[in-house]
Amino acid sequence: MKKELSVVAAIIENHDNEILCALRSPSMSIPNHWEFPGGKVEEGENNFEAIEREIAEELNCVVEARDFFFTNRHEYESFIINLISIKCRLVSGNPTANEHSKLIWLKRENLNSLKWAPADIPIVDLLTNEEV
Ligand SMILES: Nc1nc2c([nH]c(=O)n2[C@H]2C[C@H](O)[C@@H](COP(=O)(O)OP(=O)(O)OP(=O)(O)O)O2)c(=O)[nH]1
Repeated sequence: MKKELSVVAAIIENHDNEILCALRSPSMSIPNHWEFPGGKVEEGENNFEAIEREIAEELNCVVEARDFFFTNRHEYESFIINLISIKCRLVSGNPTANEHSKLIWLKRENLNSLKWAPADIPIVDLLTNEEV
């Protein structure tokens, strides 16, 4: 049976209504695909705690988890992912790529131009069509 993982992913928006997109590096799993920064939920923490921890570790900045956006269950070849996207507010610091190859801010209408990790596509589609 395939392993099932819970992964939290941050939707962080700046004052120009642009959304932070992160490029997975060649050495990461699902390499060279774009994602919302985040990672696996660890034992004993809730989803909001997990995303705040992952962002501090990965991007050297502080976010506050605000609202659940959408959870997408996706079956990859070797595992099943429950990708929990969470709207987050940037509290302090500037997101910096520690592990990712690149970070960019994109307007909703341009999100579709990137090559996203397959599990992210329904979330990207919802964001693209979201009223701001
Ligand atoms: N963080 C994140 N991971 C995603 C997204 N979409 C997607 O398919 N994934 C996959 C990639 C990985 O297989 C898994 C998350 O693993 P990760 O490597 O980012 O998490 P982590 O920091 O906890 O990992 P690790 O170093 O402990 O192995 O979920 C996404 O939008 N954000």
